Amino acid sequence: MTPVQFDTVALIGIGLIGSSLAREIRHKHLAHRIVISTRSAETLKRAEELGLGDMYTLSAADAVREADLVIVSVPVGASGAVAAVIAGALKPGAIVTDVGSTKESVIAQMQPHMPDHVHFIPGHPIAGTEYSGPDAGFIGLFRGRWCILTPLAGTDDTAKTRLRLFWEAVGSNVDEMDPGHHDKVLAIVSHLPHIIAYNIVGTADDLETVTESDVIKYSASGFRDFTRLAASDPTMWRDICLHNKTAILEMLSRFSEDLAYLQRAIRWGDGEKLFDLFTRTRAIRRSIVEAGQDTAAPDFGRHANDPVE
Ligand SMILES: NC(=O)C1=CN([C@@H]2O[C@H](COP(=O)(O)OP(=O)(O)OC[C@H]3O[C@@H](n4cnc5c(N)ncnc54)[C@H](O)[C@@H]3O)[C@@H](O)[C@H]2O)C=CC1
Ligand SMILES: O=C(O)C(=O)Cc1ccc(O)cc1
Repeated sequence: MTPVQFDTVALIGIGLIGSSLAREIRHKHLAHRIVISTRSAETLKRAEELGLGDMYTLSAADAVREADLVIVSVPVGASGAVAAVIAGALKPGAIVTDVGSTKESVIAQMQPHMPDHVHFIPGHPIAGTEYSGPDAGFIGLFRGRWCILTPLAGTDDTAKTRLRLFWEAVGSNVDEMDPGHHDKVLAIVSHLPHIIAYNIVGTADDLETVTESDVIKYSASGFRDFTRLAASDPTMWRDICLHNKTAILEMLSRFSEDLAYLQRAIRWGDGEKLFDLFTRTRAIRRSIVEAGQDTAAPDFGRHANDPVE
């Protein structure tokens, strides 16, 4: 059994990620006490019904008062507001981290509020699904997935090691990265695919010559894969687009150029160009499968509370 690592963990935000962490912390006995706080009374009530924590409060400041680990799991656009509210209540020596999908913006929003007596270490688990809310979380979400930490210069090594061990205890492999590099990498591997999915599903929906029933009836697995991504939480993805604007626009402009190249090859019947590209991309998929990274959202049919062994 993994030893208890923290006395009190405060989870601010209890959606897919926060509630998966709550379930893991309980399952792996990583803390003596889990305190849960979120913005809406309804979500907090649901977290209590699910038995995700030991204490529940609408006040994020009250939630963090005794905590030696604080994990902020809210849409990235809300990070600054949460940091401002908890700042004055943080316990000396506490580790404050987040799980946000963008890092430069979260750091810019949170760091100015962080008192000198805490260790602020931003993080991002590369694990998720298209579902959201406290019912969506499950044990096993982070297993075999990467968690990227983007520590600031001068971060205390002991605090960093404690956070790394925490993520390893929930099954993740941990890497460290510069926040700017993180945002560029994630723009291409995560943010663009979602934006493309939102776009293609929107285009299909707009087509006047194809009715909605045709789209549903004949949707082949390729289109279905896009609809899964396009079902992701609108607030979360609006915030990611607004908060990783530069990197996303840079990748989108590269993407548009490459799409124009593909369009041109199709127009001029250049089969060789098409074949070469499709051969190159197939090799990438095969190396991802070989590396065991092909199950981004494992088994969606699973019930939220079913333990995964
Ligand atoms: N869903 C996914 O696949 C992944 C999400 N992330 C990141 O994790 C964070 C949380 O995402 P999810 O858990 O999926 O979202 P979610 O929508 O399931 O949950 C968000 C939670 O934050 C709460 N919240 C919103 N605004 C708040 C505020 N101002 N103060 C306090 N609580 C507030 C909501 O009530 C809810 O409990 C986001 O930053 C997202 O970018 C990271 C990896 C994967
Ligand atoms: O559902 C999927 O396929 C995902 O890609 C989940 C996801 C969404 C956002 C992240 O920052 C990390 C992972």
